[in-house]
Amino acid sequence: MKTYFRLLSFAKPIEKFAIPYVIATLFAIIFNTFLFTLLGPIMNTIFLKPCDDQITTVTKDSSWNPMNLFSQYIDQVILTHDKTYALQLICIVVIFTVLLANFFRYFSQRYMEDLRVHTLLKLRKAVFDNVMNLHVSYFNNERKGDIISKVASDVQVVQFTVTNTLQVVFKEPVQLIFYIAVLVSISFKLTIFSLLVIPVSGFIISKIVKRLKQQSTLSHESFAKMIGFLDESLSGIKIIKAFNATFRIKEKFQKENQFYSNLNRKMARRQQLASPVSQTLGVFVVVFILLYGGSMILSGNSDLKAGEFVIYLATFSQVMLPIKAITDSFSSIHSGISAGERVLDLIDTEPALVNKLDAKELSNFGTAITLENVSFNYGDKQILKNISLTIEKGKTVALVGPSGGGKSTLMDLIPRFHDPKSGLIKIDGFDYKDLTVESIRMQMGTVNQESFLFNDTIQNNIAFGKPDATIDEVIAAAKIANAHEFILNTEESYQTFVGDRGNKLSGGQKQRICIARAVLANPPIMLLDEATSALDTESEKLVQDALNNLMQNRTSIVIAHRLSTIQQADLIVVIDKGEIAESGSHQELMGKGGLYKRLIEMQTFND
Ligand SMILES: Nc1ncnc2c1ncn2[C@@H]1O[C@H](COP(=O)(O)OP(=O)(O)OP(=O)(O)O)[C@@H](O)[C@H]1O
Repeated sequence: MKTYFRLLSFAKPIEKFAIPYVIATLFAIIFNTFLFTLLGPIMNTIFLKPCDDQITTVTKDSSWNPMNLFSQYIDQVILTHDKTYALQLICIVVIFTVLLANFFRYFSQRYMEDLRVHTLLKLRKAVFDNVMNLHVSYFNNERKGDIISKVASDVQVVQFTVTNTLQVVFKEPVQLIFYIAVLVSISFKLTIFSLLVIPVSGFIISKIVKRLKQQSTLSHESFAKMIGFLDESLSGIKIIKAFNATFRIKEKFQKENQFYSNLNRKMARRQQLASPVSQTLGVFVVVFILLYGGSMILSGNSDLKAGEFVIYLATFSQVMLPIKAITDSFSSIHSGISAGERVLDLIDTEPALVNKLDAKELSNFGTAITLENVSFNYGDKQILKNISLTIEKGKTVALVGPSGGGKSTLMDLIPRFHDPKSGLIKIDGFDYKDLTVESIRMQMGTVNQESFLFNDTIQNNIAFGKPDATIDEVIAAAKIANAHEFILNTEESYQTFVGDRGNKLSGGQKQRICIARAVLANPPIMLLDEATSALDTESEKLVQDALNNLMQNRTSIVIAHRLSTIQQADLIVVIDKGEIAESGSHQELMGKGGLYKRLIEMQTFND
């Protein structure tokens, strides 16, 4: 129930939709119920003989009952005019009632739809906003599918079931009360017996749907796994094909698909059982009413008249509709609540890294970034140990060392993607934790191995960090990044779409666009994760020149895979097993004859 109300709070301001909905629904119910009661006068007008005493004298009923009042009015009309005239009058009333009932029904559905769309809009926004605020380490492949399925599918399930139940909770009970009032006004005794069906079917159905919630949670999780797997398979399609692994991948997907389908089948069976059970019970009761009420009329020892009995049966057949709607929504709410819990779980996940309340803005980069005894863990595994390092303004610092030593992890600490486990990171003497993370990142630009591009035009990709840049600024940046020439040769020049993740461009082209993006943003500190080794010689030279242009007059921190490219660096830091093994200039380190020298020799030998 708590989850339900939390989800409902996304419908705020609910009264904007709820009040007109309630009014329209009430009128729709009133006219709808009235329509059934018109059956009585129709029956009497057509079937009773003119000499029937009911019509020769009009019995005055002082009750408020509109059904009786209308019947009396029709009797009056039959007396003063004739039956044909009365029938025509009833038909006009039927038409108007149907029109009004449908008019209000349409509006009630319209307001409910508005509420549904509004809730969905707010819920999706809340989920996506929070996902974007989460810390970088939250995201891994396993979670990606989960997040996608929560935003795409669970939110849909939630909004449907939540608003649907809301509709059912108000409309159907009120409609039920109106129908019951009509039934009671015709025969109290018969109604008491016949309505016993409600608690009985309620009990049976609650037994049937008991396990649904647990199954729904499993089903949402399984769907998330499938989405994650699909995403991974599409991203890695070339590798899958190259390794002839399509069969294995298909099998793996099919296994999850099978599990998901079986679970859904089981759930649907339960869910669908609820409705026929309540309907069958309802039919049993109708048969009972027919037998019991019918024999009372036939034996002549009942006040019940044939016309009233027909209204009674017609109305009772309608009673089953709200009951069915209530049971249906009762059996599907479990799926909605379990999807809701998953969505709320994502909304409630707190980012591990938030600005302090009194965090200051760093306006520019003045002197240096310093790391003091910094250690970092992934879970229990220590990755960096007691790193102390000063990166002075205007200098180029290169991080080198064996694979897995911790270079990328150290680089991730600089834009504060993670906080260290212990030790301090300072910029211009300010502790990172006393500054807003946005103002720290504002001073930095990144070019990394991944060369991530958005599925947009080349111009928009270059202008990503400065969306209001003019085309001339974009071109100037592209020129510095050695990208202008090849961009002009693409189909639509700067307006060419680069495809999903930039897959219409070559590796070197993607990198140069990323460099142009960093040039245009023009931050004082540049973080480079070089990947020139993946490129051919010509492309490598173009990218390397572009990087050199980018590093000019800036503070740069470079992860170098090609040691030949960083020999001019002001400081080379060798990182091995999470520690600084040695540091200094190229000459100093070569003179020491330590790990750096061995790495250089190994690379020269390989080359
Ligand atoms: N998200 C993560 N969760 C757990 N461990 C991680 C994660 N990322 C990296 N590691 C571990 O941290 C260690 C350092 O990795 P890192 O990527 O920083 O090394 P590197 O020096 O940059 O390596 P390379 O030169 O091969 O890119 C490795 O042992 C790696 O397994």
